[in-house]
Amino acid sequence: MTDATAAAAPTARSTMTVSDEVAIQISKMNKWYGEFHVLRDINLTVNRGERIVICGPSGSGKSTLIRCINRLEEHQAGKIVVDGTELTSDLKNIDTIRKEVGMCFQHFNLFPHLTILENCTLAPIWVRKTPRREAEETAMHFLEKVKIPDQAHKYPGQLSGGQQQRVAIARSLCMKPRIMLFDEPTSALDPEMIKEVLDTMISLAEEGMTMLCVTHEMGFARQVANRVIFMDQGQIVEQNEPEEFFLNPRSDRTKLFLSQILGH
Ligand SMILES: Nc1ncnc2c1ncn2[C@@H]1O[C@H](COP(=O)(O)OP(=O)(O)OP(=O)(O)O)[C@@H](O)[C@H]1O
Repeated sequence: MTDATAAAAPTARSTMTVSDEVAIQISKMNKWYGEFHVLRDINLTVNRGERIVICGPSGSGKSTLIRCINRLEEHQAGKIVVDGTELTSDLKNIDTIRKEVGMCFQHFNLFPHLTILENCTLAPIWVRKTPRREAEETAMHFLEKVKIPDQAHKYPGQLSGGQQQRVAIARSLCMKPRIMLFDEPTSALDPEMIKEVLDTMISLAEEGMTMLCVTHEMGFARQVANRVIFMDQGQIVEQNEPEEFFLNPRSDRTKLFLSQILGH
């Protein structure tokens, strides 16, 4: 466990609930990049309010899986249903999916020439047709939530990496998603900034947000996740509650991975 996550939220897990309602259902999903079979028979059900951490070696397909869920990548076989809406190759339901699912990447992808407030209001105003004043009020609400309302009129280049990542999270929240996907949100940050981003994610989890996080922050997984998934070579090899996952990994591949990242 990193120091950052150890200090983050000792009681976070106990305050969160998971419902029986299904948020994401993936069945027999396969994806190829050309000849390369990158995702193999993925089956995964995510209930509303679940917080899932996906880990695994580099190149195992974690990002690709996350990106298939909000249709940044297309799967070629099987089924992905998000909030009852199936992802289809004709992109018919893409607006619904994008409305339901927010995403936060390793690199913050903020527009450098727009202020923080403008970054947060751009999509609500132009995609959702939200009146500007309402979009700005919503943006300020979420900037307060990520604890940087005082930075609203600055430009991304004037903020630290940790602050920029919190803006990226606030920007996603402005679209009022019901599910948040995180793809290594802390891996581009200096160690002292990791905790502030993890704290933001923890507070989202405490409010019941359904979350899928690709992360190497195993401390975060232990404290916040209610399920940890281990992927290798395009497959879900093992999944379990964090305690069981870390104490009693079943497959040799999981054991090897954990010994490499936890150093025992
Ligand atoms: N657009 C692409 N075209 C071809 N191959 C790709 C593409 N994107 C990813 N890959 C390959 O697919 C495999 C899985 O990549 P992916 O980024 O999903 O892995 P990952 O588990 O997230 O890795 P990391 O932890 O290093 O980010 C890798 O072998 C990668 O080289």
